[in-house]
Amino acid sequence: MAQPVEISITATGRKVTLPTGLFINNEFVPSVDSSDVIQCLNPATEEVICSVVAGSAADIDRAVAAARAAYNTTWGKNVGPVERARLINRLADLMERDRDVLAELESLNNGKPVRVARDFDIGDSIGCLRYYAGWADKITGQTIEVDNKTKLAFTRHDPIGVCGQIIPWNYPINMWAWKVAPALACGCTIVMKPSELTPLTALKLSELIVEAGFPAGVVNTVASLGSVGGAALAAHPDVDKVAFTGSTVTGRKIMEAAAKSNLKKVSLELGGKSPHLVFESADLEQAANWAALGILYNTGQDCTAGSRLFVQDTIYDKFISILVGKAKEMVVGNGFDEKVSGGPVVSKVQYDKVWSYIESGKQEGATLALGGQKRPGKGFFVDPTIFTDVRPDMKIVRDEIFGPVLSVAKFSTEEEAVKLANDTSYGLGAGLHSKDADQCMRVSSALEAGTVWVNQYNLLYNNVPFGGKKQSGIGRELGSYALDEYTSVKAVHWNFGEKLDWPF
Ligand SMILES: NC(=O)C1=CN([C@@H]2O[C@H](COP(=O)(O)OP(=O)(O)OC[C@H]3O[C@@H](n4cnc5c(N)ncnc54)[C@H](O)[C@@H]3O)[C@@H](O)[C@H]2O)C=CC1
Ligand code: BAL
Repeated sequence: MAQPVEISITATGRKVTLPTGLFINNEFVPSVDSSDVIQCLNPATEEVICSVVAGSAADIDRAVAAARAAYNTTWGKNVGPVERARLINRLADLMERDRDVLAELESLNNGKPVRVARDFDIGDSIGCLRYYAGWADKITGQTIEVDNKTKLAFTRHDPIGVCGQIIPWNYPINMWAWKVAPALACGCTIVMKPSELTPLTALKLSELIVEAGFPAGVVNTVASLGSVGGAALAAHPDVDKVAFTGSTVTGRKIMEAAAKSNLKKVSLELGGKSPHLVFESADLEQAANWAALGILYNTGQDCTAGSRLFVQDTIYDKFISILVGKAKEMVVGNGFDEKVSGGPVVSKVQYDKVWSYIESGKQEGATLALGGQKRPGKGFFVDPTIFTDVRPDMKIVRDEIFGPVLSVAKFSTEEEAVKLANDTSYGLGAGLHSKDADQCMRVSSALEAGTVWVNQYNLLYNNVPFGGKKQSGIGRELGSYALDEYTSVKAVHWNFGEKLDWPF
């Protein structure tokens, strides 16, 4: 195992050669001590696409050693910022060249529409690489005057070192770019662990790492189970930082492993149960478009999914009727059909989880305004589902479902809306719609979230920071803020004149 396989993409007739090994030191290799494989499925058809090598803890050791050697000999110490920028830009160019094939592979393995993968996920990822390529030679410290005649101090923002990066399955390419781009710009080396559900595009991107000309060991990719490779990375004594996107449960385990091993730096981008508020002055058509996008984009498998909608009582019935109409227009199906805007959920496990929440919503007495019926046939499809008149104690209101399932409740005053919105252990995203600018300002400051969207929802930009409060995470990705996650500040104190009297 570790030989490339040829995949035929039936819908487009394209044949893609895919590496299946572990990518260490710029080569695809078998595991050192395991014959385990990861079987990759197409969630739209439930067919097996191919199998790839499942890395072991020993393989993580080998990848970390490669990343450490590259950090000490090339990337971290001897490759200057201008060259780092050139190579990151070259990688972006190669992604641009291979955009169609990457989009098709992403859709095959994750289920999302090819169109969405190509135009949004990959477009944003190319932008992310270019954005951080621009930062590579602009990472500067400060000069701090201590005593103007004899002493000064300056700071250096050194690369933090070897980074373990553990990414999820909902945006495989995009989360890869969010992690890899700032780390490379700062001079860090990487061991990437893609989700075991969607490793294919991370392996394909590894080929581009070689083609772009990165020195061996700068980026290593180990497909592996979370409980094996992910846990090994989080606990590794020679990893300086771990960056993670995924569930809050796993985020806790990662933090614990970091604390119990070498106290490595940790950044966590975790779950959410994001509130979305619609006030009576809002443009109702627009608010309904954004609310539908907020819960249905990526089939609701989005950490910022606007899964709790609160609507002012004076417009409640009218708004629900507009929203249900919008959600009905969503075309759900196989992502290779260009008309489709919602694919299946990623796996049988996720499908069963989402359906168990839909059943619990019915049992707990929420009103089903849309969806709630299983489709016959193959594929992990869940149609848009809207529950109205929900209560704050219901499981569908409290838990992250990660599917196209919306809970809607009404409020009468602004104060009540904010209280309902903040009644969650999460704090990732929040949205509000209102034409009253004072209200927008008041409510956006009162909402406990790392991102608040006003009169829009779910749009992210590479130059704007992203991350969570409360149990939605620690640290920030994107923007200049992400550079702090991959650098370590060193203060250098410089004496050019003070004599020390002895004894002092
Ligand atoms: N914030 C987000 O973007 C995401 C949230 N989720 C939430 O998590 C739920 C469960 O999905 P999962 O795929 O099971 O999420 P997960 O958090 O377990 O998986 C995310 C990544 O963590 C790795 N991982 C798993 N266990 C690990 C461990 N002990 N140590 C280190 N790494 C580990 C996985 O292999 C994967 O690469 C979803 O239903 C959703 O609610 C899932 C994916 C992304
Ligand atoms: N939409 C931002 C990244 C995430 O869902 O994980």
